[in-house]
Amino acid sequence: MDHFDLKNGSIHCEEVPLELIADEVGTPVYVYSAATLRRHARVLKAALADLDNPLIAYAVKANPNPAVLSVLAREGLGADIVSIGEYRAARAAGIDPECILFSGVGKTAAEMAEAISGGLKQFNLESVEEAHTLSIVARSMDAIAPVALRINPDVEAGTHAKITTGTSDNKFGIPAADALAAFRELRGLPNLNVTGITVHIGSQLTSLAPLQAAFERLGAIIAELRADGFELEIADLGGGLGVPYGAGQPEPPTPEAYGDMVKRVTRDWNIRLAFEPGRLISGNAGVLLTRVVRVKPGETHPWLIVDAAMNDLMRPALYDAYHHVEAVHPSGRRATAHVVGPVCESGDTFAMAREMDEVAEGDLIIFRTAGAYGAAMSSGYNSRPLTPEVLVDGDRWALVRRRLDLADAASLPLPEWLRSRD
Ligand SMILES: Cc1ncc(COP(=O)(O)O)c(C=O)c1O
Ligand SMILES: N[C@@H](CCCC[NH3+])C(=O)O
Repeated sequence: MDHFDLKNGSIHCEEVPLELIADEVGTPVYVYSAATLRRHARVLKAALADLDNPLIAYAVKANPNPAVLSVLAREGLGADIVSIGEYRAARAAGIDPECILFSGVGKTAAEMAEAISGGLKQFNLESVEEAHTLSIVARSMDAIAPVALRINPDVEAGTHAKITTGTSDNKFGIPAADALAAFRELRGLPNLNVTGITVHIGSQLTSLAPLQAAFERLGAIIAELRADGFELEIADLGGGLGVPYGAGQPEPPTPEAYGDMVKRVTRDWNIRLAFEPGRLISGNAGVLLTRVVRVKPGETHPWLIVDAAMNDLMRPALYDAYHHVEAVHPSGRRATAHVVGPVCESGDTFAMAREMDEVAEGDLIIFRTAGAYGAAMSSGYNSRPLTPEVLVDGDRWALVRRRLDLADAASLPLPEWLRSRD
């Protein structure tokens, strides 16, 4: 249940009619359900409940909206972050630094220093070279940095190539065969405390088999490291579990099935487990609400031109991703249309030849499952403002990020030499 349901003939988010939000905030606008965020956090916590003190670190990159982070912080979730901006957002939302994992292949020395002084659970390192930099930074601060090393298990995740992260063609982690040598090198570096190991093979995974293969590989490496004297405290199993995007799309395994598989595979590991779910928590907690600007006749089907575009929701243009389309006031009639935005690229296409609710100029529609990697990936392309965001909680709602015109926000007065014409 995602709390975006038909009530009295129109789609509501929890108790609030989407039409009301469109009228007051304008479109396009992202709308998030606090109840759905809480429900997803609780379902995952329940699926992992038999584990000993699991750390669930929400992948902030999926949706870093401060209101979303605040709801999740209150559910007791930690944060998996990949930049100092995400670190600050997580801390500002009240997330305990002891529940923050710092991932990413390109952490800078400045980012490392700020995270060390602010506090965190561990750095998830992606290379031995990165460990050398962190060691120098920690030493200069007279601090000890807790670190885990990310293993690349070379497992095909069966998802879109651009969001696969665990094969030897990807930039992430170190090859499994090099793990022991890499851990030994880390052990020799000053001011690092080697506490963990991590793996993450990709996003929107719809089968458990590649995850299980990756975890089994990790288990073998943990045994090898322990035999070599490493005392590991944390095995971080990453994120990646897919969500249902709707009709005809592959159905992902349930969190319960995922939890059962994890418990089976890690039964004898005797280690604290961490998880980095992003999409699973926020994906189906949000929709993109947009209005039909114009209906233009087409050769095969009409072009439905909406006021959202690829800059607001990039996933269809970038990954050919499917987002379910629905009218906010469905008439009951169905039609087939191409749904596109106003941006000057043919890639600005949300759906081709989609059978959907029949709509006309001025009508509101939603793209579902837009709560993860929607607003987070938006841009100001075509001098379009960044999309506003609204959080609904029961019958209350609030604008939690205003529409932002990047041209206004970032522009500076022209330099004198450019103003004088000759
Ligand atoms: C290191 C890491 N952890 C967690 C995630 C979150 O992934 P997802 O949103 O698929 O759960 C990602 C993104 O793929 C990631 O790169
Ligand atoms: N941005 C991707 C997911 C990437 C996950 C980050 N490693 C998407 O929209 O599906």
